[in-house]
Amino acid sequence: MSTIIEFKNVCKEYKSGDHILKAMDNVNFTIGEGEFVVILGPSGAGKSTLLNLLGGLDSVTSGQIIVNDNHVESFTDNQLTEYRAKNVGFIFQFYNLIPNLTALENVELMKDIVDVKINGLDVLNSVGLEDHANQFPAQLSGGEQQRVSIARAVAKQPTMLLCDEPTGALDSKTGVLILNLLQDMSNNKNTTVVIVTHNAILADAADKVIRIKNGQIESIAINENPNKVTDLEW
Ligand SMILES: Nc1ncnc2c1ncn2[C@@H]1O[C@H](COP(=O)(O)OP(=O)(O)OP(=O)(O)O)[C@@H](O)[C@H]1O
Repeated sequence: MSTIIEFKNVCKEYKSGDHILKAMDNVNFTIGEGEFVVILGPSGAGKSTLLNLLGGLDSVTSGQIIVNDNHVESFTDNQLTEYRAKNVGFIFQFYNLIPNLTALENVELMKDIVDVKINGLDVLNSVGLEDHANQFPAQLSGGEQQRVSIARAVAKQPTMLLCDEPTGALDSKTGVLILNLLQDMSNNKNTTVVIVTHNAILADAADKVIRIKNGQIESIAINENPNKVTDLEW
């Protein structure tokens, strides 16, 4: 498996008054193309910071982030915008749907951003929402809105999907449906999937598990035989 992502001595500091908080403290790891990676760690460990740096939403204080041989840490703002648009699908706890577009329109919007051939209804079907295609976000529950945002990220067919607690608002059955979809994207479409979660059970389904604590890598484990998401005991 070829390396697609590399963090080299990455540090991210936040200043508040005289105090400097090291949210990322000399972090090193690699992720292979198509890998299904789970990032675990206690609250405040730096998980979201890691995802934001990787997704080009925030910049490093020092160190290097190399994606597909490109140095993301030295991108200009325009290069970052292009990088995010072409390579990254974000699945966050907040949904960011466009309120005056229907579920289907929110998903099909991706066709205007990247050159992909998708059937929006098929993608909505894969997240169990085919019956809600013509509803507006305000007419959907929180979990349904989250699934539309997941469908939109998947429809983009990005090189990597960055997911921050993607199943936070979902019941366990729907959560398994979504995680299974993400594992399938990794296994069958070679999409690199990075999931930040508090749910340690998911570690058994990951190709790689990165544990972080106090902004530092605690351990990196590789699963030679990851379980299927659907076989985990939830
Ligand atoms: N914009 C910011 N300004 C100052 N401090 C920040 C900022 N963003 C994050 N931090 C701090 O950096 C540390 C890491 O935060 P981060 O959100 O990455 O943690 P996390 O592991 O994702 O936590 P959680 O599981 O609670 O979401 C925390 O101490 C947090 O308070």
